[in-house]
Amino acid sequence: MSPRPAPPQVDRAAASRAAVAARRARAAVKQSIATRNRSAREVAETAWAEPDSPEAGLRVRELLGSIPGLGPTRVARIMGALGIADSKRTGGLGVRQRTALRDWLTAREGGETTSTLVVLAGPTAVGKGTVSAYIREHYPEIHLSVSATTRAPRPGEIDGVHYFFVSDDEFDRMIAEGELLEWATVHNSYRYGTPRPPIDAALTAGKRVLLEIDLQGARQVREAMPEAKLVFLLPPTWEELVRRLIGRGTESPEEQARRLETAKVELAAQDEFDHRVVNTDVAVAAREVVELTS
Ligand SMILES: Nc1ncnc2c1ncn2[C@@H]1O[C@H](COP(=O)(O)OP(=O)(O)OP(=O)(O)O)[C@@H](O)[C@H]1O
Ligand SMILES: Nc1nc2c(ncn2[C@@H]2O[C@H](COP(=O)(O)O)[C@@H](O)[C@H]2O)c(=O)[nH]1
Repeated sequence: MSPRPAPPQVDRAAASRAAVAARRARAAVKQSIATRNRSAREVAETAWAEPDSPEAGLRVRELLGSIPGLGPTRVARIMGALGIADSKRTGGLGVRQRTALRDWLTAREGGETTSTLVVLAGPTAVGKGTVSAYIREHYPEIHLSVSATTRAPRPGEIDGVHYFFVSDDEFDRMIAEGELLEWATVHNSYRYGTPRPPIDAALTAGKRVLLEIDLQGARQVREAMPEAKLVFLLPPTWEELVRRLIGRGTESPEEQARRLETAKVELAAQDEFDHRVVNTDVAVAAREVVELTS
C-alpha cells in the first residue's frame, strides 16, 4: 500500500491576517458608497468583473445598506422583491439576480425609483371604496393594492380584482408565513389584510401604490413603513356621513349605530395622518389623493 499524502499545512495566523484584511477592504468599499465616492452600481459591476475583489465579497445587504437613505427594513424589502436571499454575497449572484439588481441600481441612480406608498383610511361610509374604485378606473398608473378578506364576495365583486376572498384557514396561513404587511378584524366581524409581495414588487418597480384600509391597518403600516404617506378621508359634515351610511343600505340599523360610534373614535384620530382630503365630490377627492402619490 502506498503511503497517504500528508494533509496540507494550514497557516492559521496567515489565514486570520487575510480575513482581517478582507474585512477591512470590504468596510472601505462600504464607506466609499456611504460617502458617495463610488455608486453602489459601480461597486456591483466591479464585484461581477473581479470575483476575488473585496467588492465581490460584500453581502448584497451590506451593499444596499451602504446607500444613504436605505435602512435595514427597506433593504430587506428590496432584496425580497429582487429574489435575493439575505446571506448572498454580491459576487455570488446568479445571472437573473445580477440583472435584477443592476436594473434596480440603475433606476435608482437615474432617480426613477420615485415610488410612493399612500394609505387611504377614514370612517365607515365616508366613501373610501367609492374613491378607490374611481382611482382604479381613471388612474391605471396607480397600483391599487388588492386586500385579502375572510368575508364573502358581494354581488359584482370579483376575486383577485376587488379582494382575494380567502377562508379563515388561508388567512391564518398568510399571517403565519408573514405574507401580510398589516391585517385587522374590521367592524368586529371579518379579517382584512394587505398582501405584502405585490406591494414590494410595485414599489421596487418604482410605481405609486395606494392602500385603502381601516385605521388599525393604517397604524400598522406607519410602524412597518414610516416613509408611507397617511391620508385621512373626511365627510363634508357628520350629517352627510350618516346620510351616506343609511343611504347605502348595506347594514342593519343596529350595525349602523355601532359603526357610527366607531366613526366618532376614528374621526378623533385624524391628526395622526399626514394629509386630509374632504370627499364632497368623488372625482375631486380622487384627484387630490392621486396627487399625494407623486
Ligand atoms: N362624494 C360622494 N358624494 C355622495 N355620495 C358618496 C360620495 N362618496 C361616496 N358616496 C356614497 O356613500 C356611500 C358609502 O361609500 P363607500 O361604500 O365607498 O364608503 P366606505 O368608506 O368604503 O365605507 P366602509 O368603510 O363602510 O366600507 C355609498 O353609497 C357611496 O355611493
Ligand atoms: N386593515 C385593513 N382594512 C381593510 C383592508 N381592506 C379593506 N379594509 C377595510 O375594511 C372595511 C370594510 O370593507 P368592505 O369592502 O367589506 O366594506 C373598509 O373600512 C376598508 O377600508 C385591508 O387590507 N386591511
